Formats: sequence, structure tokens, C-alpha cells
Amino acid sequence: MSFFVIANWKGIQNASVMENIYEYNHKKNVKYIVAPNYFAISKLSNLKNISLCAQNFTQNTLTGSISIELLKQFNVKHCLCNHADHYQSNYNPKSMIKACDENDIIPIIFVRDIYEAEKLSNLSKSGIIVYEPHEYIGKKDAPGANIIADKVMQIRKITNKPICYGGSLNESNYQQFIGFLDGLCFGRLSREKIFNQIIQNINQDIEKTIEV
Ligand SMILES: O=C(CO)[C@H](O)COP(=O)(O)O
Repeated sequence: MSFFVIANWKGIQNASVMENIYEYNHKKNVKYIVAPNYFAISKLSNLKNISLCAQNFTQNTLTGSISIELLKQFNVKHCLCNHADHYQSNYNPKSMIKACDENDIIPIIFVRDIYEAEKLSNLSKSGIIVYEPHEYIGKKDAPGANIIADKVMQIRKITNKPICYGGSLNESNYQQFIGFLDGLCFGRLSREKIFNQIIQNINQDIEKTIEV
């Protein structure tokens, strides 16, 4: 199985993200899933080194909407579901995950705790789970490796889907988590110039794990 590197740009598009993305060095055992803003999706839809991910979609085609059919036309393969930011709108995670499934879009399902993992992680045939505790979004540091490992172990009992971690990943903390996860989901760090270096480090770490 590949190790997933997920990048959520949110509503931001700075020079670094656009420069960096062409450099993501494709490796056999590492898969890059990038969730850019809607404008960038059309620009990036022909890139071969990444898998495109939508940040959201609407379940209608009303004025101002972005439907899942539209996203598929631009080669979108994934969609973030139940991200903490979705909580601000009238959002129904179960229906969004099911809509992804029906449209062959792989949902990236965010769960903040075991209760959400139980509720959401097995609604779709495919999918990637991101354990992301809300209190660790936009902070200086993530929880300790033992705390994350313990939660991941509990989620693995609930689902066979790959499990990633997201929330306050930074240059100094992400490497300690690689060994017990199936991927990492980056917010702020994915929009920094240094993210290319982070990607190279992850590639090397994964290569080493496979050699062992
Ligand atoms: O989108 C995110 C990545 O999982 C999330 O909101 C965390 O953002 P960050 O704390 O800036 O990494």
C-alpha cells in the first residue's frame, strides 16, 4: 500500500504552492493527494504526479454551486469529507460520503474521535480516514506520538481503511508519526516553500521502511 501525503491548501493560493506542486517527485510507494482551491483545480487537472482532491462540493446544480459531476470533468479523484471547516455550514457528512461513493470519488474522511470513526468510516467502499482532533488544528504542535498511535490503534479496530493523521504537523514533528500511519495530512505546512523538502524526506523515510 502507498503512503499518502495529503495537502489541504484551503482557500489560499500563494506563489509557493503553485511553484512546489510541479516539483513533487513521484515515487512508487508515496501518493500525493492535493486539495487546491477550485480555481487551481482546472489548472492542475492534467498533472500526472498528483491525485486531485476537491475540498467540498454541492449536492445540487443551483447558482453558485460546484457539483460533483463538474469536479469529475476536471479529473478530481478524491474529496475531503467532514473536515472541521465543514462544520460551519449546513453539512451532512453521511450524505456527502455516500455521494462520493456513488460517483467513484474516493472520500478522505476526517474523524475527530472514535465516535465519529464509528459513525462515518464504513459508509463507503473506498476511502481514507484522517484522524484529526479539532483542538489540534492551527496550533503550534500536534499531540505526542503515543497519543496519536493509541487513537489510530482504536480506529484500526473499527475499519480496514488506511488511517492518516492531520492537525498541526510541522517541520519538527511529522517524521516521528510515519512509522505507524498510512499517511499524513498537512494544512499550513503544505503551503510553505519548505514543503518540497518535507516531501523528499518522506520519500526517503518510506524507501528505508520498505528496504528493512
Ligand atoms: O486541513 C488540515 C490538514 O489536515 C487541517 O485543518 C490542519 O491544518 P494545520 O493545523 O494548519 O496543519
